[in-house]
This record gives sequence, structure tokens and C-alpha cells, in this order.
Amino acid sequence: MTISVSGANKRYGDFAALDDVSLEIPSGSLTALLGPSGSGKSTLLRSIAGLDRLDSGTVYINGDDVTRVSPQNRDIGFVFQHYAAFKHMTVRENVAFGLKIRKRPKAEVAKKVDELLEVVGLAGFQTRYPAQLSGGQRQRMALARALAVDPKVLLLDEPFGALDAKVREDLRKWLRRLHDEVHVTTVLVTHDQQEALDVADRIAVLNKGRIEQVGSPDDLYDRPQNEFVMSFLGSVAKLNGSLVRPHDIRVGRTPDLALSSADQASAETGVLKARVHRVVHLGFEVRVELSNAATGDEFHAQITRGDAEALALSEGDEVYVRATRVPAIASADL
Ligand SMILES: Nc1ncnc2c1ncn2[C@@H]1O[C@H](COP(=O)(O)OP(=O)(O)OP(=O)(O)O)[C@@H](O)[C@H]1O
Repeated sequence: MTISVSGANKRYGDFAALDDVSLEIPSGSLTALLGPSGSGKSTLLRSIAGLDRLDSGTVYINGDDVTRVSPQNRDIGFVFQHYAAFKHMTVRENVAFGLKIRKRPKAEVAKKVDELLEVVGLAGFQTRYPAQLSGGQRQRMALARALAVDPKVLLLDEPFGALDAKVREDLRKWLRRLHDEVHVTTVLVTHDQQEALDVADRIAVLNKGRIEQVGSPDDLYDRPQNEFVMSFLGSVAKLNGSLVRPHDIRVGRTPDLALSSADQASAETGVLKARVHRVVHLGFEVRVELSNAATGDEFHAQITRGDAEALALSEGDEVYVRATRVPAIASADL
């Protein structure tokens, strides 16, 4: 089911939470709304759900204008960061709730609930109460409950926001797999660019109530339309006035960027001298924290372990760096 938002405006007093937002969400996609705190992500999601009323603009689900349709009648599943479960109901009853009120046959309900609990990794928790679950388990129960009724669209507002890093990562993978299986059009609000890049096939970047760019993770990461998108999608370093990604920085011992003086590398333009502050081993990669020798500006380069070993860097070393790739936005006003 496609979701389409057209000319959406929402103000709180003088403040524009949504400022003329238009967005197309293709059927079957997993789209992330990504942006800093207060950029309007939740307001946009809640407007799609019908939980917030737009001042002006239109929301379409599957081509139908649902702007004035109540949330209950939009056929959506919604999961919040802090899920409000029915405390007096067991996990099984919570997940079964939507099916029961739709009066589905008992056997079908039991089968579906068991399947979903298996999928979300809560098999064996059927008879527990929400208070007896961890935060991650509660969110998975919430997802199972939202999916139980086969919604047209699934709307997730920072569903993993309150969980620790490892659990978030697991749930992300799980959500991606689940989405590949069920293909329900899903919109995920997150302020975490890693989460968006990891899980979404499309990302809409919001800033101050406006959409800055919409595209695939690769589009946004490699071809950002502006500095905001470039900086929000990942770390950036400023080299000779251009914004570059840390893993697009080559570090060398000599101005020709040779790893060691024995290497035969050709001379390059745009080489900067830098000082090493710290070398951080991140498993597969190594982060080299540096400062520009001329300006003192700090930045970091992300290099391979092999290169780091060849360079044998230590704190205080003087090195040379250049960008191997500069995205097209490399801006004039820096
Ligand atoms: N009920 C309200 N009354 C007044 N201002 C509101 C209300 N709801 C949201 N806002 C404001 O609208 C702006 C957008 O809020 P929204 O929750 O959509 O942002 P967000 O991008 O989801 O942020 P976060 O990641 O912090 O949840 C914020 O500045 C917020 O303070």
C-alpha cells in the first residue's frame, strides 16, 4: 500500500513542526524518517496514523484520502517507543487482542499468535504478563501485536529507542528479515543514522519540519544533496574546505602518501600535514584521530587494519593525508 503525504503543515503556536511536507512512500518499502530531535519525524508519522491532525495537507493510503479518517479506521499497526501493553493481559492475550475483537476463530487466533511469538523470539512467554518482560521483549510483543491483524501499513516510532545497543542491533536485523518476508509498507522513525542505513530501503531526512532529501541509503550517503544530509548520515571531516568521509581519507608517512618511505606511490595534490592524537582499533577498522597541522582542526580517518599496521602510527606522529573521494556537494561556503 502506498502512503502519500501532500502539502502537510502542522504548527504549534508560531512553531512549524511540519512545513509543507510532501512525501511518497512506495508500497512494500521500509522507509525511515530520519532527523534530529524536534525535526518533525513523530509529527509526520502520527499524522499518517491519524493521531495528529494536520492544519492543512492530505494523507493518502493506497490512493484513498484518509485525512479525516479516524486512526482505528486507517488499517494501520502502530508501535511507540514505550509500548502501552494491557497490563492485566498475558503476552498471548495482548498479541491476540486485535484478532479477538475482529472475532476471528479461536484456532486461527491461537495459531497466528504462536507463529508471531515465534517470529519475534517470544515463544515460551505466552503466559507471562508485560511487567514480567524486559524492555526489548515488550517491544517485540508490541510488534507482534501490531502485525497480528495484517495491517496495511506498519508505523514504528523509535520502537527500539529505549533498548541497549546489542538488543537494538538484533531487533533491527530481525525487523529487516521480517519485512522481507511480509512486505508490509513500513515507516520507521529514528534519529539514529546507523539504524536507518542498516534497516531501511529508503530514507527521508527531516530537518526543522522540512524534508531535506529522500532516497536509498546509498543515494543519501554517497550523493547527499546538501551539507546537512552529508553530516547527518555519518561522520565528516573537513579537508581543504571540503567535507569528506573518514574512510575516504588516505593516511601516509610521506607527502606522496606512501605507507612507508619504501613504498612507491605517485604524488597527489591536496595533501595536508596532520598530527596523530590517538589510534583506536575498532576490530576490522582503525580510527586515526588527527589534527590539521596548519589549522589545528580535529578530524578522524578510518583506515584498514592492514594499513594501520604498515603505518605503525603512534601518538604525536606527523603524517600526510588526502581525500580519495570528495562528494559532489563539497561546498563553497565552508
Ligand atoms: N503537542 C505539542 N505542543 C507543542 N509543540 C509540540 C507538540 N508536539 C510536538 N511539538 C513540537 O514540534 C516539534 C516536532 O516534534 P516531533 O515530536 O515531531 O519531533 P521529532 O523529530 O519526532 O523529535 P524526537 O526525535 O525528539 O521525538 C518539536 O519541536 C516539538 O517540541
